[in-house]
Amino acid sequence: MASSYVPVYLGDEILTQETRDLLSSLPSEKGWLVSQMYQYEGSWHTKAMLQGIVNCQKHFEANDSDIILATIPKSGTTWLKALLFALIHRNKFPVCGNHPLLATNPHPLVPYLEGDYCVSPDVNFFKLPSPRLMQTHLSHHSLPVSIKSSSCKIVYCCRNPKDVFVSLWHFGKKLAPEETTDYPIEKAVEAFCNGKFIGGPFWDHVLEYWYASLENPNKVFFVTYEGLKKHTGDMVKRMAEFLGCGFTEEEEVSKIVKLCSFES
Ligand SMILES: Nc1ncnc2c1ncn2[C@@H]1O[C@H](COP(=O)(O)OS(=O)(=O)O)[C@@H](OP(=O)(O)O)[C@H]1O
Repeated sequence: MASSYVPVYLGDEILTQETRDLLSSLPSEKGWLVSQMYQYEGSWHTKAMLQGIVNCQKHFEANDSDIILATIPKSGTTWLKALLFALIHRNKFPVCGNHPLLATNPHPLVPYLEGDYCVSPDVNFFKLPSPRLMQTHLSHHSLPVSIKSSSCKIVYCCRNPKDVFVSLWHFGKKLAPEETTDYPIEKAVEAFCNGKFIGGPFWDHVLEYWYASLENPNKVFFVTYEGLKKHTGDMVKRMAEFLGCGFTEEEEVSKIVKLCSFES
């Protein structure tokens, strides 16, 4: 199943001794969709994700030209991956019949920072076409230092939490049926509202990026899934301007919107 949610289920064998020691010091709870989750820097994660986060915080070095897509799971990650990939590489990959997005799911085209770091600290992002586009579900305060200190740009997408919950609920039932059987929807809503789900709490995640975008609008672009749905072309143009690759022709925008639509 293509999703940025998949690495959360990797097994204990990937854990270093350092991460095992860290885990033993963290608050932990039985989670919704996962058997056990751990609270690290205020957010809830599985053991595997924690390994990825620790590696990523230690080893990832951002370039000034990097673009980071940040979301809470189920907020439009896949769609934004496609739109941003098509947008920033439109000179290299003009929209036509052999565009990479017509043959490949957006997830492998845009690496998942802490997800890729789950299995090894030696992730090689240098093979990516420039500018490098990467995705994260990390909270703003948990981002690797170089993302905040460099001139790289962050695009954050927020979605109505009711829809995030419903999306996660249906997805979870398919991905982890054995973890959800003893979890009635009422209990899951309660866990979600209390911030106790992988990547949560919801509002802390959204508000940190919202305030960062107000503080530094040249660094963080804040978009909503609903705004993107309603005014896709306009929002794509605004993202292009923010990323320093503004459009000259109307035609190109609608081609990209169509390429990244469900229909395509
Ligand atoms: N192209 C396009 N256009 C509009 N909407 C899209 C698109 N691709 C994915 N989606 C919807 O995004 C929801 C999944 O969210 P994510 O991509 O963030 O999921 S994940 O975190 O990567 O697992 C999920 O929402 P729900 O349908 O409500 O579950 C997808 O339908």
